[in-house]
Amino acid sequence: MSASRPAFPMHVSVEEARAMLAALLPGPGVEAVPLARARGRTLAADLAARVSHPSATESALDGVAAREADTLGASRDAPVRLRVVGESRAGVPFAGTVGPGECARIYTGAPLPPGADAICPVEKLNDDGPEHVLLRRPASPADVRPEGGDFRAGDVVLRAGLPLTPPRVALAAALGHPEVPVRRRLRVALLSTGDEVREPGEALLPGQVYDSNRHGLTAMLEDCGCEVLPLGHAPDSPAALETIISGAGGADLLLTSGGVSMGRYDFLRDLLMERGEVAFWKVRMRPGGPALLGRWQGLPVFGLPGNPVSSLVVFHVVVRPALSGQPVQTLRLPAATPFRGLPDKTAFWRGVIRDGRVEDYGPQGSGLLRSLSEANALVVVPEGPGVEAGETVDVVLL
Ligand SMILES: Nc1nc2c(c(=O)[nH]1)N[C@H]1C(S)=C(S)[C@@H](COP(=O)(O)OP(=O)(O)OC[C@H]3O[C@@H](n4cnc5c(N)ncnc54)[C@H](O)[C@@H]3O)O[C@H]1N2
Ligand code: MOO
Repeated sequence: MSASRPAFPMHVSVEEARAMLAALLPGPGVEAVPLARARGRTLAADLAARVSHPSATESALDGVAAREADTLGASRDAPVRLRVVGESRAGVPFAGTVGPGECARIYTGAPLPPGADAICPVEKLNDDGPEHVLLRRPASPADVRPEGGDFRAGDVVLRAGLPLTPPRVALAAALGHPEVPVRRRLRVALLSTGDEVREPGEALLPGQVYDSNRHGLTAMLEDCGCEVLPLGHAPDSPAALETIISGAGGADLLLTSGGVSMGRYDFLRDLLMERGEVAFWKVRMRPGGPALLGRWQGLPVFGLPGNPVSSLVVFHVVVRPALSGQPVQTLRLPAATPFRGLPDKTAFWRGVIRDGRVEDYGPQGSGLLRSLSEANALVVVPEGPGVEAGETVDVVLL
């Protein structure tokens, strides 16, 4: 690493880090996907209904369709007798008309025959011979579903930018779209670095560690809708690292973990500083201070620190919002315990939300991966003296 004054910003704020990463990422592209692959994607254009729903005025119940006026006053003691003139089934409507004193048998979702304006459910009537029924309750217009009562052909029902949750996938189908335009997923190449890193299941020698970063980051990337290109693991060798990262072409971003701090074997840092480009090094945050942003042969590279908590926290509060375009979701909660402040860094302390307040989780070491599973929140303490119990703090949910 060069000892001369760096030609790039150092110690940027969390907000600057986010914005600088977002600025290096490509703009949103659009692709069409079939509904079977639409879940979790983000809609890229407004979707209008191609049909009305319901497509016809129809019954909400199994029963008979009748004229409400004929049935007013019907009761158990004074049932109203109607003549059955036909049947309307979903998909097979009654061809005739329901006249005064008449009704048609009808089933849920079947078109209401002309002349009828109300429904009496089957539980509230009895057959009276083969051609008549006795209604013990008036037929009700409330059980008629009007054509287009849900949406009408041409209505814009789903807006660009909405995440396609399972109910919205169903709605897109009901609107008549076999495929939907969605934002292209960003392709993120993922690489762990360090001679000591091993795959879970392999034997572990003293000083070695299982690659929790790769698996945690893969899950986080998939969770925010990215396509992951797994590059595996690079040993502490500049030549091997260079070969591997030069093979990440086609990705929108290379995300690495490890090798960005002050150590002699932090080769990713050296490679970008000496032969690539660096956009910033170090963020005013803890954990995660050593994070680095740069480019290698035009490909944006975000170097997460190797410490497991640091890498996942930086991903959560810097990388994820830049990739997804969605701000970090925070809550304002009262602090149940004091939280230490740092003079020149925003702290993201692990906390536990209990009974509407947030308390200090306790041990805050960046190697304590277990804490990220036992804590359920990151308490954001701005640069400065810290927070007293009873004060209100910003909390990021984990
Ligand atoms: N003299 C200084 N030393 C350190 C500083 C500093 O400012 N001055 N910063 C510390 C901070 S803060 C962090 S965070 C770490 C980050 O270091 P690196 O990004 O260079 O990461 P490594 O040294 O490669 O590894 C650190 C730690 O994490 C473990 N690790 C690495 N990769 C993985 C993985 N894929 N899965 C699980 N664990 C991993 C590695 O074994 C080390 O224990 O630097 C501090 N040092
Ligand atoms: O990010 Mo480092 O892990 O602050 O300790």
